[in-house]
Amino acid sequence: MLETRNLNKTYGLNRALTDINLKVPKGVIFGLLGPNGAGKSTLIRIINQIIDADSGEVLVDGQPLAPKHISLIGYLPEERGLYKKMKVWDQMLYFARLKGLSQQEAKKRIHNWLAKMEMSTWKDKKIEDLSKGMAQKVQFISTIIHNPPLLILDEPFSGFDPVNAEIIKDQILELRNQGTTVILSTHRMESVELLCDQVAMINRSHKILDGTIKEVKNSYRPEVFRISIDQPTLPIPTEWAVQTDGESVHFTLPLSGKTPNELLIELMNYGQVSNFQEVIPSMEEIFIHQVKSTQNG
Ligand SMILES: Nc1ncnc2c1ncn2[C@@H]1O[C@H](COP(=O)(O)OP(=O)(O)OP(=O)(O)O)[C@@H](O)[C@H]1O
Repeated sequence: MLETRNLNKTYGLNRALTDINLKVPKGVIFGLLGPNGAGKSTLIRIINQIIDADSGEVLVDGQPLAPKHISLIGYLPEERGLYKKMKVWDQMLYFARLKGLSQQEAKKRIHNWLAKMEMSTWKDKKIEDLSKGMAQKVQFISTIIHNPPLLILDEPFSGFDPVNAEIIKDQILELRNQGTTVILSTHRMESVELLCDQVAMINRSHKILDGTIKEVKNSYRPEVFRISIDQPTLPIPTEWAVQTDGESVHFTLPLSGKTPNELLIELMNYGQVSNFQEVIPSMEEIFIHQVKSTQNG
C-alpha cells in the first residue's frame, strides 16, 4: 500500500529522517514507534504532503505520491484541529464534504456514525462545549468518514478514558478487518501489542528495527526461563536466587548454551517442575532497550 525509499529530511542542521525505507502492506495495522523527537511526525507529514522530503520517494500502490492520493488518506493529527464554534453535526458535514462526499451520502454516514458511537444526542452541541474525549470522538469520526483505504492515526487514544479507548481500539480493528491499512503512531506500547501486525521503530532519525510483532519479539528473546519447583527434593543452588513461597520455589535461569529440554531434564532432578516458561520481553521492554542501546552506541 505504502512504501518509502531512502527518505531524508533535515530542518536546518537538525536531522529528522535518515534513509528511511519502509514497506506497509495492505490491510495491516502498522505501528510507527520511537521516542520523542525521533522523526515520526516528520514522516507522517511527508506522507500527508504537508511538507516535502529533501530526497527519497514515497510510493502509494507503487505510484509516486501525488496530490490525487490525498483523498485516499484519513489523517488524525496529534494536534487535533476542530472549529470550536461549530456544532458537531456541521463540523462533521464540513469535513465529509471536504473529502468529496455528496451532501446526501455525508449526512447518511454522519447519522450512522453518531448512532454507532452513541453520540446522536450531541449533534447540536458546539465543539467548545464538549469534553476532551467527546471532541476526540468527533475528530476520529471526521477522519474516517470517507472510508479512506489508508488511515494515519497519531496518538489516537490520547484524551480517552479506558472505556472510550476500548471503543476506538475496536473501531480500528474493525476497519483493519474490512481492509483498511492503518499506520498507528503511539507511545502506548500495550496498544501496540494489542493492535499492531507490524512495527517499525525510528530513533534519532534512523529506522532501528522493523518486522511483525512476533519477529521483533523473537529477535529479542533473552533465552531465560521462569521456573517453579514444588517441594524440592534436593537443595537448590543458592546462586539461582530462589524465592520461596510455601513449599514451592521460583527462580529464573538462562539457557547458558543448553536446549530448553536439556535444562528441563536437569531441573527435574530437583523435584516436581510446576512451571517452565520462557521469558518473552514486552514491546515496552524492547522499546526501552533499543532506545537506550542506540543512545549509548
Ligand atoms: N519545524 C521544525 N523545525 C525545526 N526542527 C524540527 C521541526 N519539526 C521537527 N523538528 C525536529 O526534527 C526532529 C524530529 O521531530 P519529529 O516531530 O518528527 O519527531 P517525533 O518522532 O514526531 O516526536 P514526538 O514523539 O515528540 O511527537 C526533532 O529533532 C525535532 O526537533
